[in-house]
Amino acid sequence: MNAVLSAGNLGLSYPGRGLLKKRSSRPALQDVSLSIATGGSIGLVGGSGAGKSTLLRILLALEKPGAGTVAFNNTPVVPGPASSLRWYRRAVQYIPQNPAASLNPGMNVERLLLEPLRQLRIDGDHRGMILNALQRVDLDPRMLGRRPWELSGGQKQRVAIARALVPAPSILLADEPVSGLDPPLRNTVLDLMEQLVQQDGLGLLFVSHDLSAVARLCSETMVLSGGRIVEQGPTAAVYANPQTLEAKELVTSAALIHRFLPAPLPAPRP
Ligand SMILES: Nc1ncnc2c1ncn2[C@@H]1O[C@H](COP(=O)(O)OP(=O)(O)OP(=O)(O)O)[C@@H](O)[C@H]1O
Repeated sequence: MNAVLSAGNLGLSYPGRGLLKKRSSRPALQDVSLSIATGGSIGLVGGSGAGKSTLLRILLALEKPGAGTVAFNNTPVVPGPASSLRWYRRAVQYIPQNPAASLNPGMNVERLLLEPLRQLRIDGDHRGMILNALQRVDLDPRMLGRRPWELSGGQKQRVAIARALVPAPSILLADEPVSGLDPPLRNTVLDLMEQLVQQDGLGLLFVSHDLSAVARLCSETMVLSGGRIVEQGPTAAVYANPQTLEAKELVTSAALIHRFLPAPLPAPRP
């Protein structure tokens, strides 16, 4: 089924501190609108303090916007008690930065994957749902009895992504999921996400400083600066011909980083 997560004219100002509280309050987000549909992928890029995390918190219904609305399939999404948001958490899942680090070391893989089903009160064949999520991230069911420390880095990342997939969401919100990962792990996560969008038809909002990851995964890119969307469009067009200073700076710094990265080693001879 097609699903759409949409945000309209979002705004939020955090209160300032001290005596000049009111005067020093600064907008973290202004007039931000976006729409993420199943099968689509949007990269959200922006420098530090641009408002990316604030936007994600609002989209996850963890923070109430000062202005604007969030809706899923036209149903308003409003922060509130966990019980009022279960329907939304089933549909829209979150992949945090370094997802493997968020795995509870006291739980084995089966328990880790069962937890979201219990918390979201999802009935049915839990074992089947868990096996299906494992299969989607290409993990062997023999891993179910293992705890996080008995897994490789790549397997942990896969479990963490399977945990987001087990409630069968239609949209994923990912917050810098590849930052700080070494190149093989980064590729593992990017391959998986690519497959989830292109083969499984999930919708993806991919927040990242890593423009090459965004170029690989996202058909559309939005540039956030000072809480506003200053540029948006097909990723290739934004990268090839950035129109704003902010987008130009991001593209130039990404190009510089890539120029200084060592060239990949040649493949070993068979
Ligand atoms: N809880 C808060 N209280 C006050 N100001 C905040 C709070 N959270 C964020 N801000 C401010 O809001 C603005 C946007 O912050 P946000 O964390 O959304 O940016 P970001 O793009 O995610 O940055 P980064 O890439 O560094 O994580 C910044 O100016 C930040 O200082």
